[in-house]
Amino acid sequence: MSCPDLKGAPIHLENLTITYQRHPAVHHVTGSFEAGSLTAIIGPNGAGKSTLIKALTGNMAASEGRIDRAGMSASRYGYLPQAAEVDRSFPLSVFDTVAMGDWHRLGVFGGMKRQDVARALDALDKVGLGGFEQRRISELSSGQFQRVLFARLLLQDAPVILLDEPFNAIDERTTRDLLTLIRHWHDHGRTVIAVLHDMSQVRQCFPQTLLMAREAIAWGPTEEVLQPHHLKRANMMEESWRQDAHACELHEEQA
Ligand SMILES: Nc1ncnc2c1ncn2[C@@H]1O[C@H](COP(=O)(O)OP(=O)(O)OP(=O)(O)O)[C@@H](O)[C@H]1O
Repeated sequence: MSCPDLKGAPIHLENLTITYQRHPAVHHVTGSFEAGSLTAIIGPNGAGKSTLIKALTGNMAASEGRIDRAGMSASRYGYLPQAAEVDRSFPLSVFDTVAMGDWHRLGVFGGMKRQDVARALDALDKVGLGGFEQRRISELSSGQFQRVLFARLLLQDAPVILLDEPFNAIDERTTRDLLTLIRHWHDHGRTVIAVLHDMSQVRQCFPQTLLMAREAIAWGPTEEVLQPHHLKRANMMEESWRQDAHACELHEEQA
């Protein structure tokens, strides 16, 4: 599969806190995703994983601390949201959905030339959906639609790729194919970050892991992060969360 080497950018989080109505979902997280790294973000439900991904895309502002993207705009990042967040009722074809991955290169009003169309068709071929280009996205199965979103990411050719639960409700074969694409991005130097729940996938395919339970419980090589004492601590923190927890007193907690 051809894919030009493109150096991924590093991302540094400095004391990052993100809140909803002053309640922290991500709390004082500091650490780095190195350029070209492949990282799984794991943690219990409500741990702040999706919130962190949204902050990395630039869609949520930090309440405290910062994200240093090493001079790269978040608009250059490729992003695959959770399937439930994507509205498929819009009457778009598979081809148009994939072609959107090229808008940063072509511009909003830029027409597609023959070679641009060929690139979009090639991306569809690579995810096993050659021949589906005229289908409406509302007529696809979940797995087929996930493949379309991966094709869009292929076309976008982003140096940093953020995936939020990319294999949720996806069959084994599709998961295997999409994991191959992720490995391919990693082999070609992209920075790839994926929210995952399947620990065997994390162990097998992701060299780095960030374990979250609102705070970063552990962040580093996967086998070190997945130590039982870290996982236990993440689960204990989850159990201690209360819906009526006090709003975040950021400055006091920093002391
Ligand atoms: N739009 C919102 N408004 C208010 N609170 C929110 C909102 N979105 C998420 N939260 C809260 O922020 C916390 C973190 O949510 P987030 O979706 O980031 O968790 P997650 O780790 O991705 O969970 P899951 O594994 O269940 O997808 C949760 O307590 C959640 O209830």
